[in-house]
Amino acid sequence: MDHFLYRDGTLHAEDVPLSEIAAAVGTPFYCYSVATLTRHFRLFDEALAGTDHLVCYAMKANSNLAVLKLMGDLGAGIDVVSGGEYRKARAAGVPGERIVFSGVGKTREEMRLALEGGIRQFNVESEPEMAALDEVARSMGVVAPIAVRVNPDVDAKTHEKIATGKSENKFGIPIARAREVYARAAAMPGLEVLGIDVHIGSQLTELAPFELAYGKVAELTRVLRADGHDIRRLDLGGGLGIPYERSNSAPPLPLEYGAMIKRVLGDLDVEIEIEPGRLIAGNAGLLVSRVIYVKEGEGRTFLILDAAMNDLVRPSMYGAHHDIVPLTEPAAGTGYAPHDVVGPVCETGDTFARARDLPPLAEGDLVAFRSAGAYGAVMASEYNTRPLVPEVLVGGDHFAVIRQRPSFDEIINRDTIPEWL
Ligand SMILES: Cc1ncc(COP(=O)(O)O)c(C=O)c1O
Ligand SMILES: N[C@@H](CCCC[NH3+])C(=O)O
Repeated sequence: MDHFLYRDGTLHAEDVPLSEIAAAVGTPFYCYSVATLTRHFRLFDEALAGTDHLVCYAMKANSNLAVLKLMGDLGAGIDVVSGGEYRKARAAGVPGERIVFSGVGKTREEMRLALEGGIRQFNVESEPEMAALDEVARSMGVVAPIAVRVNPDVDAKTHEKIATGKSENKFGIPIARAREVYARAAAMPGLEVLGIDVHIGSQLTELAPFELAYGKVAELTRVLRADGHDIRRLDLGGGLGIPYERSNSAPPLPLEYGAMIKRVLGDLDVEIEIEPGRLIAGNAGLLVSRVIYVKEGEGRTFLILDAAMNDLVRPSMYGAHHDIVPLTEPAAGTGYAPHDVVGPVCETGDTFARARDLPPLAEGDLVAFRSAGAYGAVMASEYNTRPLVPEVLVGGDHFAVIRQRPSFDEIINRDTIPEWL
């Protein structure tokens, strides 16, 4: 459930008509709902009720400072994957002891940054990374808390570009080598081994792959404990999918996911972390855009919008589906017709949907892409020198611009022409 509903014939974000925001900030823009973000965080938190747990929001999904502040205030931890994300999480007020640092390519500089500022744990993904972290920690006279990310070789049954738990993927250490790697880690004085980490992919729509991976992690916990390691924390990653098409059979709910975790971990006395991103932010956001032209092509109608692949890349990158709805609610009995929905960028790949059934739309009309709160604004670029679009946060009957559209002067002045040219 989200908080974007038609009321009085027009689409609202909570209590604010989206057309009012469009008039104030121009189009395109991203819009997020405080109520939906809050609800989604709580669904996970409540799904793990009765366990010692921390829901670490994967900020790569949506890293706006205001969203991070909201998550931090709700008590979330944050999963970061770069020094930039670490700095942003701290700037939003999230304490270091609630930040976990994931990623296959942490640099020594990023390790130093997190060790200086405070960190809950590093999720270490390789032996060279382990050696580097040991060296950095010792040079600073501190000990780095770590979990080792294991690759369980499980098919996540998702898009191949976002599956991470198969042996051919770059992530984690092969689970079969875990005992040897943990023994090495335990011998490094700069490291404190406290847990195991796993993350098998994103937009998973079934529980079975999670269950398989978590079962392997539970088993490994017993083995490593028997080897003498104090495994007291399991980071189970993120990845629970969302319904992008309202007609689809819905993916499992956080409550079912939490129940599965409790069942699989059974009586293991262990602290649980999860790292959901998409499910918290995805359906908490829309991208609002205006129709520039309706163009009749050969046997098809093109709806040319002012949003493009640089603003929302998921359709052209993964062939992803986003529901597209008009801001003005179609009257009952309105006829729908197929449209190819495209942006102004000079690539045929700048296509959001082909032959999508939509009600009649005209120049100047507003439409919204649903489910755009995760991996939307964060993956945007300024390709074709199109400014990054504003982000707006709605809470009840008020809204605020939480990221401004840059001016063309700002964009132009970011480049410099060398004197010698
Ligand atoms: C390590 C890690 N944790 C968490 C996530 C968040 O995944 P999702 O947004 O699918 O919940 C990702 C992205 O897949 C990830 O790579
Ligand atoms: N960017 C991807 C998800 C990547 C998940 C990263 N761990 C998407 O839009 O679906």
